[in-house]
Parts: sequence; structure tokens; C-alpha cells
Amino acid sequence: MDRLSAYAKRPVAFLLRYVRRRPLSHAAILAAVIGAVACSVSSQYGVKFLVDVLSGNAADGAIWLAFALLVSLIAADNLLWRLAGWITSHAFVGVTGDLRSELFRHLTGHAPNYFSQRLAGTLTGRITATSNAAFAVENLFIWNVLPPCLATLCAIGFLAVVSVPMAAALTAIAALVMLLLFKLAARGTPLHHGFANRAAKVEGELADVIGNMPLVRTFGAIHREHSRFDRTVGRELTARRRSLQYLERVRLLHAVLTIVLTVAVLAWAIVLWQRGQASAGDVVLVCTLGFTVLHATRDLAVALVDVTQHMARLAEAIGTLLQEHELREHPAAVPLAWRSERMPHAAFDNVAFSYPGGRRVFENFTLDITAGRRTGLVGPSGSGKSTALALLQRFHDLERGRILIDGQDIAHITQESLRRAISFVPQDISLLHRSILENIRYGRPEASDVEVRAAAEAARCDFIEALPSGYSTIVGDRGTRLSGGQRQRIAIARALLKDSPIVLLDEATSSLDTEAEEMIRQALDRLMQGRTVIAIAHRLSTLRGFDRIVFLEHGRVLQDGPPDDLMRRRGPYRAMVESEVARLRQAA
Ligand SMILES: Nc1ncnc2c1ncn2[C@@H]1O[C@H](COP(=O)(O)OP(=O)(O)OP(=O)(O)O)[C@@H](O)[C@H]1O
Repeated sequence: MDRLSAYAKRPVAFLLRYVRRRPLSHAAILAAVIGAVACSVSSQYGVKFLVDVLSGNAADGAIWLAFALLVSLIAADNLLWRLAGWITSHAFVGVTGDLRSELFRHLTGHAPNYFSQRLAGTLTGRITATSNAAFAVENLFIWNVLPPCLATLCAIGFLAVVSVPMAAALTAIAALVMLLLFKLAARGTPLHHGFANRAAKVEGELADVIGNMPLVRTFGAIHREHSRFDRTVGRELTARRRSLQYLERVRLLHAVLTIVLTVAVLAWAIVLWQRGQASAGDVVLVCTLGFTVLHATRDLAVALVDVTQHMARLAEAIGTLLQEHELREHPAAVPLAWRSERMPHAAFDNVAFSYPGGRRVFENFTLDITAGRRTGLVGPSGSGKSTALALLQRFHDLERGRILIDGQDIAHITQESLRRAISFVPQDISLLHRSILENIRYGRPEASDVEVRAAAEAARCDFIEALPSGYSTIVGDRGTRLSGGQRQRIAIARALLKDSPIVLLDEATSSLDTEAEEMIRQALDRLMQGRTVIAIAHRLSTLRGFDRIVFLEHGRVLQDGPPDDLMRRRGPYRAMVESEVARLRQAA
């Protein structure tokens, strides 16, 4: 799916990729539109034919034949448009579905770093913007760009019947007018890009503030946010006005050209008629076809500018969304192999790592994680504990060294099998805005209701039955309708259901009441049983139950051993525990 990134800078090719997926329906639309335009322009020739027949004392048969021809052309013209409209409602709508689905797949393939650097609202807004822009461009092309182009060609063909020099002159003028408009439309592209960029920023800011409403309220920042939003919208309005005013200037230029050319064509036709070189029907034909050509170029001018605006939005959106995935599957990646009767062993082997643009977090970091044991990572803030857990899950690639699970380099195993082997319970629990049942089942989608309930019971989620709709209760955005302790137990139940042999835990620092803490301790105890556990543990009660403690500072191991041993020795671990005990005593 990563090959989608090849289209990041090629918006037209990106659009054609989806058009090619539905070749038959797009070809049928094209054929219907070509037919409709041909009938529409031919009907003007039909009018000339009828006028000539009527003014030439022709027989009744010839008059009714001219009438039938004209009526058939008008009917075909209208019906073919409707046929094209009907097919577009299937094909163009289908394209917006295919496109969003692939963009979503690509977006979800990005590493966590990609998301941490961007506002979620900007990203989701860009998926919608891309789909809307693709729909608009397809519609504009079929209804507003193609018909005037075809109408111009057909009209010039018919004009040649009356006067070849007039047809030649109109061809040259139409070509010049179109070229001029194309050039002017292209010159306005940076303005349209600027507007697209500003519009995406507004969406991103909106989503960011709405997603953080509790924070905004707590800091009494509602008015501040109102003013900030007004400023962001103000910048978008300015960019939008500039873009639209540019379009209006282009349209004005075209309007002036149209007036001048219409006068010239009409006068030319009348002179031809005065000299007896054209019939009355020819004058009617020249008038209607001349108008067709001039109106077509005007419609084209308007449409082209709209197309450039939508293409600018599309280009801006795919430029961000279709960036290459930072973490790619190794070409020879194989699934992680481990024997279920034996817990896996993990190892950091001479690892060097820094965040992009950040300072070095690890340099020659080596650590063996004992299979089936509980290893606690402790150390001051910024020492690299969370980064170590992230690297083990391959959220980032290493600069140097290897991370091994049962001797297999995680850079060479499939990401899916790695994720299956690891359960991660983060500090900041994420829940989807779905029911409790669905949230727990996220750990193993095929689990039965009975299995989900068993996992919830094991994780001491006794509170679920007391909720208004029990397991069907919707948890609210990111689980806001549950307490912190309840969210943690749901996350533990989810991890229990996933039943991975490796458990990574970033214990929450926020303090809970004793009862909730005891329940979480019991739930965690069940989760950790018989698995290889690496945990960033903050509570002394959790640390005491560990087989081994690794004390990190500046990405280096300062102490390593069973907690009781470390407590017997003077060192950073004992100092940390003593200061924590003193803090707890003071608080009590
Ligand atoms: N996404 C990121 N981009 C850039 N730098 C980062 C990122 N995440 C962490 N860092 C930096 O990497 C270093 C290690 O951070 P890490 O979060 O691993 O520490 P930690 O020991 O888990 O700290 P804490 O106990 O406060 O969570 C810090 O200097 C931090 O500023």
C-alpha cells in the first residue's frame, strides 16, 4: 500500500488511478457526453436547415423531414445528458469511496511519530477535502470542461460549411482565448494553494480545541480560544478572497473579449449576407454557432479556474497524507516464531537511537530481558524508559544495533506478527467511542461474548454491570464517561483477551483511591502471570512484586538486579524508594 506515496506530488495521476479502476463506466460517461454535445451543436445546424427549407418553397415532405431531424437531435441531446448523469452518480461516487478507503489505509500505516507531529483534525479534514476535490474535479471535467471544448470543435466544423475564413478566424481566436485563460488560471495557483492550506489549518485548530475542551474550560481560556479562532478564520478568509478576486479578474477579461468578438462575428455574417455570399439560414447558423464558441470559452474559463482551485486543494491534501511510511516492512520479513510453551526472551543489542531532530536517547544500549519474568524500568524523567518500550514495538527504526525477540531481529519480522506478540498497556489509555464490549473485544476480534466477560471479570471490571447499559454502554470520546481507574481495568481486560506472551506496561502515575488501586493491582497481577513483562512501574507496591529492576539514566543502565538486592545496596534505586516512602509518609 506504501506505493501510494508515489502519487504525493502527482495529483492528476492520483485521480486517474481511481478513474482507471472503473474504465467502463467512465468510458460510457465520456461517450454519452460527446454524443450529447454533438447533438446539441448539430441541432443548431438543424435550425439552419429548417429555416432554409421554409424560406425556399420546399415540398411538405422536406419541411417535415427537417422538422423530424431537429426534434430528434433535441431529444437525443437531452436524453444523452441524463444518461451521463445517471452513470456519474455511480462512477464518481464510487471513486470518492475507493479514494477515502485507500487514503485511510495509507494514513493508518504511518508510525506514531507522524501523528505526534500533526493535528488529527488536519489529517481527517484532508481525507474529506481530497474526496470532495476529486468529486468536484470529475464533475467539472465532465459537465463544464469537456462540453465547451467539444462544442467549440463541432461549432467550428459547422461554421466551415458557411465560410472557411470565418471558421479559421474563430479557431485562431478561440485557441488564443483558451491559451490566455489557461495561463492566467495557472498563474493563480499559488493563491489557491494558499487558501487550501489555510482551510486545512482552520479544520485542524477546530478539532484540536474541541478535542481539548476540558483543558480549555479548566484554564478559563474560552474567550482566548474564540479570539484565536477568529484570527485563524480571518487569515483563511483573506486567502479565500484573494483566490476568488483573482478568478473574478480573469472572468472580467473574458467578458470583455466576448462582447468584442460577438459584435465582430455578427457584423461579418451580415456583410456576407448583404453580398449574397450567405443565406438567411447561414446568418442564423453563424450567429448561434458564434455564440456557442464564445460562450463555450467563457464556460471553460470559469470551469478551468474552478478545476485549478480544486486541484490545489487535492494536491495540498495528498502532499501531506501520502508521505512515505517511515517504517517499512523488510522485503524478506517473516512472521515472528515462538513456541507457545516457552515465554519469549527479548534483548536490546548495542542500540543507538535519537528522535528526528532530537538529541541522542540511547548510545550502545544493551539489555537482556529474561523470559517469563517481570522486569521493571525505573529512572528519572527523560531517561528513555518510554522510548525503550516504543522501540521494542518497532514504532521507530534504530540508527544502529538490533532488538531481538527470541533471537529474531524485529526489523526483519512482519509488523503484524510483532504486534500480535506484544500487549501494551499505556499510561494514557485510549478507548474508542464504542461500547465497552467492543472496546474489550478489540484485543481479539474473534473472541466470544463469554470470553470478553471472562477477561473483564479477571481484570476486576466489576463496575460494568452497574452501568446504565452494562457492556453496551458507550464509553464517550476516548473513554471520558469512565473514571481513570475504570479505563485502566478495561485496558487490562483488553490485553488479557489479546493473550500475548510479552506484556509492556507503562503504569499510570495518577493516584487512585486505595480500593481502586488494589483492584488494578490484582488485575495487573493476572495480566502479568506467566508472561515476559517489561514495565515502567511507578508504584512501590508494583515494584516490589518484580523479579528485576533496571534503573536507567540518560539512556544508560545504572543499576540492575532483584529489587531486594538493590534495596540492600546504596544507590539510585534505594534513594528513589526512600524519597518515595518519605513523600508518602508526608502525604499521610
Ligand atoms: N516523539 C518524540 N520526539 C522527540 N523527542 C522525544 C520524543 N519522545 C521523547 N523524546 C525525548 O527523548 C528523551 C527520552 O524520553 P522518554 O519519554 O523515553 O523518557 P522517559 O524516561 O519515559 O520519561 P518519563 O518518565 O517522563 O515518561 C527525552 O529527552 C524526550 O524529550
